[in-house]
Amino acid sequence: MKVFHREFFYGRPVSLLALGCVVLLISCRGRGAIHTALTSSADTVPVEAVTGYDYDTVSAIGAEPERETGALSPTERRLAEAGLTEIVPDDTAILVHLVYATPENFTGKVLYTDLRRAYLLPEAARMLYRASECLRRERPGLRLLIYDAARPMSVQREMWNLVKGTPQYIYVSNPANGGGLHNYGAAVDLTLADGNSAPLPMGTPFDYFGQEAHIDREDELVAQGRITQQELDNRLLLRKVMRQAGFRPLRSEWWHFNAMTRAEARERYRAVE
Ligand SMILES: C[C@@H](N)C(=O)N[C@H](C)C(=O)O
Ligand SMILES: [Zn+2]
Repeated sequence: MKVFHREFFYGRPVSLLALGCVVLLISCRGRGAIHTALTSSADTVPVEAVTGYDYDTVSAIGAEPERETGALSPTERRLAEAGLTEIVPDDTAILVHLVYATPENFTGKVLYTDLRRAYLLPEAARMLYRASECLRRERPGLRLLIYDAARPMSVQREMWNLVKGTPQYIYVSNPANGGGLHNYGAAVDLTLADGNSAPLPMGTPFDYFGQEAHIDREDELVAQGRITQQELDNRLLLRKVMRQAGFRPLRSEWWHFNAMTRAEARERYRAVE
């Protein structure tokens, strides 16, 4: 909420505040469109077959990466100097737990050795705060839990090297093709969390590389007992507030949302190294 407040409310007259509320209400009722970024076949081998990562032994919000206060690390400074905005955690609205800052991710390694803060392009950050506001109106008590945001291209290469030549390659953007929207600060991975910061059940953990994480045939997944109706409802609520804020979901990952198309990002911004 902090950036949102700074940019839209502080020091403005009451009339502007009222106007802002009306705009927010309208945007909370807006609609987005599903854009599919991946089109490959849905039949995949579980990722642990490739990486040894065992989803059953880790919780989605296990080892807590500490967000350093004060000085920025070299990577954080680079992202800030590239013009990205930090998503400041706020216990009542947005939680940040960068999964790649812990070894509890599909690579089994700490990929973010000095990145503890979530960064996004300013326009994507504004959209995220709008989504958080939409969620607060829709379901007070729930909050957004950020798993990943801006991702340096060097990390993208590490990820790609693990999945290239495997069936999981479809879940990671190829750096040789310019990477993906995380590399521009234009994509965010997230879930919903309850008042105790516990993630809501979504049918699969984050970065589950398989059909159960796809969003295009979820009714079948429920009918086949592969995810529950409650898990689907949670996904639908996440998608609803993210779409209302202008994000577009990814067909193959319930947790991933794009703030723009790759073409738009490449035309207007540079990927972060
Ligand atoms: C690795 C996964 N969390 C992810 O972010 N995939 C997208 C498609 C990417 O690599 O850009
Ligand atoms: Zn993602």
